[in-house]
Amino acid sequence: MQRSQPWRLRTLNSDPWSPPPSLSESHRDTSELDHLISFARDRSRGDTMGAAELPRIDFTGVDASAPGTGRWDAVRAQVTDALATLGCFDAHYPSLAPARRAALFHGAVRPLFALPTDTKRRNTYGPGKPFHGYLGGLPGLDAYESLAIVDGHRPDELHAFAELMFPGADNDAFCESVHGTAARMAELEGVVRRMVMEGLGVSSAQREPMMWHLFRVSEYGALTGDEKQRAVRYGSHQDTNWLSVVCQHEVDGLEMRARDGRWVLVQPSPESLVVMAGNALRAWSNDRVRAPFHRISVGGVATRYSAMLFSVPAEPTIRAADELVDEAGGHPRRFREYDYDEFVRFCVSEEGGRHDDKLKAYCGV
Ligand SMILES: O=C(O)CCC(=O)C(=O)O
Ligand SMILES: [Fe+2]
Repeated sequence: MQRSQPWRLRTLNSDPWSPPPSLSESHRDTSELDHLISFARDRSRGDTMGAAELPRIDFTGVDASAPGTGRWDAVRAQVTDALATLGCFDAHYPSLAPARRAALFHGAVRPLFALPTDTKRRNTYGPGKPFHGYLGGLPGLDAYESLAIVDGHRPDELHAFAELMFPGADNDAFCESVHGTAARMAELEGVVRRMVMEGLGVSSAQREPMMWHLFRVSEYGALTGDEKQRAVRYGSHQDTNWLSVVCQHEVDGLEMRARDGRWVLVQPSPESLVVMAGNALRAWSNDRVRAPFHRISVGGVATRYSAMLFSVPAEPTIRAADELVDEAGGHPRRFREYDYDEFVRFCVSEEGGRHDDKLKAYCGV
């Protein structure tokens, strides 16, 4: 059901699914806001499981610059299978050494969140892109803050961001700390994106759209003070973008919803990254790839930090790859083509809030 939304924020190149934004001054609409808050607080489903049950895929022997060599084909089969059955997996990516991850969180992420709020608010890409930069002080998202860099895995973008946060300082060490991890997350994203395309048998002539990337870091301040009592801090959702790579550090929180509705807590290890598909990849794959529901729950006294890299289609129209629509072969078209930004607006609208499977509701055939 494609219809125009009353909430008309114009966001070319919208974010992937992001924390509910506080609406900009000119777009304050209380019913919309109420809906966003209840979205953030969704605590409705299932029990948290204690064990990591995600498939673990080892990328040792996969060379991002030499597709098809080494263990590429074997890993590609595992990646395609995991994305088709669950929509996510836990990647062991050896080039992201634990020391690099520690440098990101201790050398860059913690100092960033320690900055005064007014400084963090400078992280904005303008009123037309409300989800791209700093988020904080949002109703329903207590003690949650987030900063985001468009194409933050690229040195130039990173330096511009660092200069905004720490003007006049020598930011080389900071940039190196972020780049060491963000560039490897982007590398992994590129490998997985290519593998799933090949794994589904889509030729290079039918390549997926060009992507841009958003690198986001988040802080979830401790709220419950009780290790056993977890609170859902960021409600159940599917990402709207192509692929998301999530890097957790020391404190867990990411929960994936299994097919039977149970929540599976992903325990962070110093080597692993969680890779998951969003609804844009699901639509392009004609529903062969799943877009998993996930949420963040945190307990205890420790502050949780995470870093995420989202790939987002640069072209506005999302459509299934021709090769993946095959009426006779049991794969009829599942979704009409749609506008990425319009779908993001649908997701945060009251109407969208009534549907669990928002893509199906929006453009399902
Ligand atoms: O903080 C995290 O680990 C993930 C948050 C998330 O799911 C998102 O930003 O879409
Ligand atoms: Fe997400």
